[in-house]
Amino acid sequence: METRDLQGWTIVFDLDGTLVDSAPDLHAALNHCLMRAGFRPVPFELISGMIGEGAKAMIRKGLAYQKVDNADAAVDSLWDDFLDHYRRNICNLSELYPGADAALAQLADAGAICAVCTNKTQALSEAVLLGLGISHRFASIVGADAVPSKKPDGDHIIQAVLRAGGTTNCAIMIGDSQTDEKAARNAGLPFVFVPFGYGPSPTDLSEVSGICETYSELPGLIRAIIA
Ligand SMILES: O=C(O)COP(=O)(O)O
Ligand SMILES: [Mg+2]
Repeated sequence: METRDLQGWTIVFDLDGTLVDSAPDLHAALNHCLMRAGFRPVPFELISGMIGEGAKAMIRKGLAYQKVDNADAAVDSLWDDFLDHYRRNICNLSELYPGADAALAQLADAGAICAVCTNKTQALSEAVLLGLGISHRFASIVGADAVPSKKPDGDHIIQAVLRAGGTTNCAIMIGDSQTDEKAARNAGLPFVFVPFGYGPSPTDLSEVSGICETYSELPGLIRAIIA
């Protein structure tokens, strides 16, 4: 029989590179707006290093790659083209990481509340999760523009926990990057690193609370952390 041993716990997930392999669609939208503005496309192998601080930061990095002066001003001129393409193609190639949906179902069966804390915008986050059929799994989805200060600010994660109805002394953050690790530390939460995402990896892996190589390990890893 199922036990509800995770009752009262809130599990907060990063989105890009943690729940969803969104790099192919982000890459297509980035190159669409770059090329429409007369710039060169960015090779796919560079895109993972450009994701994690929000789409504007990704566009800025795509411009810096080709040594554009005054990249900040150029980002704003590319933004509408990026949004238009990304919104229309948001789940073309993006996929949940293997086992993510089953792990979310198991966590819910065990009584945990799940939440999303992402540096994507609110509207794009909701669209991706809806498109992939998992938005109902989350009691809160908190995008970068839904808080005064995004990750690595710890308050972004705290807001995701509180808006999900949880408490920060019974919460864990799952993420793929140093931004997530720092945000978890700033919020005072244990951090589980997923190495299959975009990184960059925490500089000292011995300091993270857990490493989740594949989603089938996650419920057990969480139980070990809170035991
Ligand atoms: O889209 C991004 O750059 C960031 O997204 P993440 O915080 O979900 O990793
Ligand atoms: Mg991420």
